[in-house]
Amino acid sequence: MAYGPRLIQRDLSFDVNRGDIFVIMGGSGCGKSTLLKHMLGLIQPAAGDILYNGKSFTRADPASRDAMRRGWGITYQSGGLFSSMTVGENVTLPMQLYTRYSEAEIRDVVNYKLALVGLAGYQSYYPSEISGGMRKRAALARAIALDPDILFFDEPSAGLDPISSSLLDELIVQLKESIGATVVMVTHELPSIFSIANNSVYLDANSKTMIAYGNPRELRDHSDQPVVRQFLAREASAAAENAQ
Ligand SMILES: Nc1ncnc2c1ncn2[C@@H]1O[C@H](COP(=O)(O)OP(=O)(O)OP(=O)(O)O)[C@@H](O)[C@H]1O
Repeated sequence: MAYGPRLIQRDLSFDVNRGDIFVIMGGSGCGKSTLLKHMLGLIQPAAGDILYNGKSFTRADPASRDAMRRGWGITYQSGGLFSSMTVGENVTLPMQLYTRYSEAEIRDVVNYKLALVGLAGYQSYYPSEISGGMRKRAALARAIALDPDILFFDEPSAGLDPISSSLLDELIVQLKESIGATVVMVTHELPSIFSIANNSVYLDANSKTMIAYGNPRELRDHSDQPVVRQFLAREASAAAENAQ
């Protein structure tokens, strides 16, 4: 991955398995968001390929790329709701764009998805009229509108207090189970990493490559890379400090 001549990461090779909650980890500026953007096809890799279900995404023609994208739900750090539209209209949008559902069908799906994220009855509110945590959940309802196979998140709990953030984590797990999706997320939040992720990759800014790959709990205890163990042990040391 590179921006012009500037190399960000090289020699990345990992699999995300169906049903994983997969976390992209690493220190600030190592290239986590850049990796997510590559996986979403927003940036082309300088070299190499990204495969979905064994098929090249990077080299696919535009129509095949669009078809692959249909199966994805994406939520960005800011939530990315359209502020001039109500919550209900935001969730309606992907169905208007990509399906031939009738108005009544769309209304049913909107009600159902909002109920799944705990926002039943908030259809007619504007994003500015609800809390930050609710906006994230509304964005999640929009991301799952088309029953995606893969849900991508960039820092889902950024800007939330710890309780809202852990509720969002629980919601991600519940949704993943109810719609059977695979989850790929960038996060700094250790509670999220340990409570919900079963697989991960750690990008290192110094060596500009991945230095760990696997279950984060196992990496915390057994990684042969001290920097990875330290990164993942931060939570334990913060908890010990709080207890003093
Ligand atoms: N559009 C861009 N053009 C040039 N360089 C960029 C661009 N976007 C990001 N970078 C650089 O690439 C590197 C990786 O950025 P990226 O945002 O992917 O890191 P990150 O790990 O997600 O960081 P953080 O955890 O701080 O959000 C940084 O040094 C950043 O300055």
